[in-house]
Amino acid sequence: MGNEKERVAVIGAGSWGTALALVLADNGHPIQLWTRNERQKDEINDRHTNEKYLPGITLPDKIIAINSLEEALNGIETVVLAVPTKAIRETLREIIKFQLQPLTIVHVSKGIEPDSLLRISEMIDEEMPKRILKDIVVLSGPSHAEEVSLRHPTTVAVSSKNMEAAEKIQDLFMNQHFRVYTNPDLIGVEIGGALKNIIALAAGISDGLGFGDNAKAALITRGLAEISRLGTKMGANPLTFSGLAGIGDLIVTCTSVHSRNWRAGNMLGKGQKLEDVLMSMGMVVEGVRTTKAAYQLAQKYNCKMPITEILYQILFNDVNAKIAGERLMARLKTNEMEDLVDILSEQMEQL
Ligand SMILES: NC(=O)C1=CN([C@@H]2O[C@H](COP(=O)(O)OP(=O)(O)OC[C@H]3O[C@@H](n4cnc5c(N)ncnc54)[C@H](OP(=O)(O)O)[C@@H]3O)[C@@H](O)[C@H]2O)C=CC1
Ligand SMILES: O=C(CO)COP(=O)(O)O
Repeated sequence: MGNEKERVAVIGAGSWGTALALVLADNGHPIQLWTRNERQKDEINDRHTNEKYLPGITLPDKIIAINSLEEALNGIETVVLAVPTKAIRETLREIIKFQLQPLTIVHVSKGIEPDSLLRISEMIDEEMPKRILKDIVVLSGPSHAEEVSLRHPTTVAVSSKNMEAAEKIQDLFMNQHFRVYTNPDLIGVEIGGALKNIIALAAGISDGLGFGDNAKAALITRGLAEISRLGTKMGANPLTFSGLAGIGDLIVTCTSVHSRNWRAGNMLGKGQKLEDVLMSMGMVVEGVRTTKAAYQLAQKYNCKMPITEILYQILFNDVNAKIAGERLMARLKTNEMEDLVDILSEQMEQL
């Protein structure tokens, strides 16, 4: 009895929820995996596969799929929330209808809400009554579900306002294939994960236009500069952007064919329309909505974000991708170290 591992609920049986359920099941945890799709529930329970989201992967018996949210949360203290950013509020509004003990919510989504400009932990804080919210932990980093489910070596960071809770989640997920670091910078970890999707869309467009590795390296490097610039203004530690949730995730998303953001960008670069691209993906492309949020944040914080701004024009104002790229290159000359000065002066102000 004493050796029984904690049961964990994973809410959302898309690629990431299912891959993380698999990591936890490998660690011996019985998993209550909630899906709103009846057919998918049967497929996971009867055939131990999730063909739409993780084709070819056999899921451990410890993962039980459940359609009822109430049942999935029964007796649970730790909830992994793995739905797209857009679905976070409505999912939480369903969750709080039930009789629950105080929950630790581990959110694994990568986005910022347009208009409210809230990070996901702030949205959770807003939606969850204090009596049923113990802690919020974010888990983020370079981690494509497709590779995690093959048990390929992967590293991520966890953060929380309560670092004891982050350490507990580190222990919950950590194993020989999945290495988890703690990072006390909650804002930086959330911002890094959300904003890299914008740069990945741009990198995909660049590849779709037929540009090469020079352009990709430029986007990654200057993308990191603008992520760090905005993130620091929002209160993040700039060092986080040199870590897993920063450059780590930026590299993997800009260079991997697994990335939905890169793939969507690639189709846009080849001339397809945004709505057609999103229809054909069948999975969430977080970077589109986050571009809108980051564009608004750049205005709010008076922060230069040329890649984000040009991507916004491509996505929402129908500016041709090739012309947009030319505009990006033709901006006024500048000094590469300008960012460093901006970031350092921001840090001085925060001291
Ligand atoms: N895939 C990856 O490798 C990684 C993804 N992430 C992040 O994880 C989050 C989830 O992504 P991912 O799993 O890949 O996305 P997918 O598109 O693969 O799956 C989304 C899941 O959320 C469900 N869902 C969608 N809308 C709603 C809704 N309104 N209410 C309830 N459930 C809903 C879907 O259900 P249904 O099938 O019924 O539509 C599906 O189970 C994103 O923020 C992403 O950035 C982070 C790291 C890695
Ligand atoms: O965040 C991810 C990898 O770390 C997944 O990126 P995509 O959403 O672009 O597939």
